[in-house]
Amino acid sequence: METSLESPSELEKLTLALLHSRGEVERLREREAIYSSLLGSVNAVLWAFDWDAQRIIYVSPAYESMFGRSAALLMADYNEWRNCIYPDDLEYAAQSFAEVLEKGAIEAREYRILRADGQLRWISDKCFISQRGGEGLPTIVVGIAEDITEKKQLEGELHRLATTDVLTMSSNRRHFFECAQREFDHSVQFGSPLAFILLDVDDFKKINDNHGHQAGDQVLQRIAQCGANALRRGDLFGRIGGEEFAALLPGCPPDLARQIAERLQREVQRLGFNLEGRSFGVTVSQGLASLRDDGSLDSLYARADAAMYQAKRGGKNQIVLAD
Ligand SMILES: Nc1nc2c(ncn2[C@@H]2O[C@H](COP(=O)(O)OP(=O)(O)OP(=O)(O)O)[C@@H](O)[C@H]2O)c(=O)[nH]1
Repeated sequence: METSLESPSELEKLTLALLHSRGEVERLREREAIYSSLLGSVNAVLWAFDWDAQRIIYVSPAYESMFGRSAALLMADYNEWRNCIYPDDLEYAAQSFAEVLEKGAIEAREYRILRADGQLRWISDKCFISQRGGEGLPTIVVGIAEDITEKKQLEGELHRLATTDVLTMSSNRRHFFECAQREFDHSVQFGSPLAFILLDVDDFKKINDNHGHQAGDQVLQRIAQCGANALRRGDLFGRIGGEEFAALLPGCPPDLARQIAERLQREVQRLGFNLEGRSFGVTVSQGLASLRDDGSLDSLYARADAAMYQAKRGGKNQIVLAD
């Protein structure tokens, strides 16, 4: 049978279609190889979850290295994922995950996991609705989980630097007053006792002049240690000026506050310094104010400050209780 140039035969059409689909298959294969290598190289786990069946339907290869667990087990049972979440964070992780149904996307979601080898890691796990369920279709949630442990450590370090006095490792002035304000508001709201101690090193200029600035620094460090020893858990302690420290004692009635200030006074009196063969001691003056009808933290602080100056005027090395 003859075929015209204008109208290809059925065989030719079939051959062309076959060649075309072979090319398509080849292109798909190449694309899949690129996606696989991308998924293998990114340091993040991509996942897809069938909400109705409560089943993970896809997890990218990084899961095994990031979580230190088997992807096959996870695909078989979603509880594998839940089980690796650090117990204190489980409720938050489950609750924030459920919120995706309502909000469509949850981008700020961070929790800790315990890898199979026992390592604790921080995970950022963003999730998005990829397909809304209905008319026979399941609801599909997709997500991206990244290991942010190093970022968290860095944030912790930055927070420590921003809130700590480098010389004495106690809270710096800004951080002390920020925390003190929270405690003050709490005490006023619940009518619970609160005490403020202001402590100033006596004749510190002489210590610097007689023994050198480094000796002065050592004195400040040791006084900060006395503060840590004398105070209770939950008390705040900070260096709020050159040679001035403050303590805030939440829930502490006046009598107990006085005992704590006396313990601190004794701790400081017991300190002994020996530098280049010369030994010396140090004393402090303290002002102690217990919360009364102070309308603000500033007012409580001012009463402790006035008491401290009274202690200085009264001969130093003593505690004065505010009126
Ligand atoms: N070594 C050291 N000295 C400091 C630091 N910050 C402040 N000072 C010194 O602390 C001294 C404080 O002196 P004054 O304010 O006169 O107080 P004082 O000598 O303790 O006198 P009184 O408070 O009346 O007992 C000054 O000499 C400051 O230079 C510090 O970080 N290290």
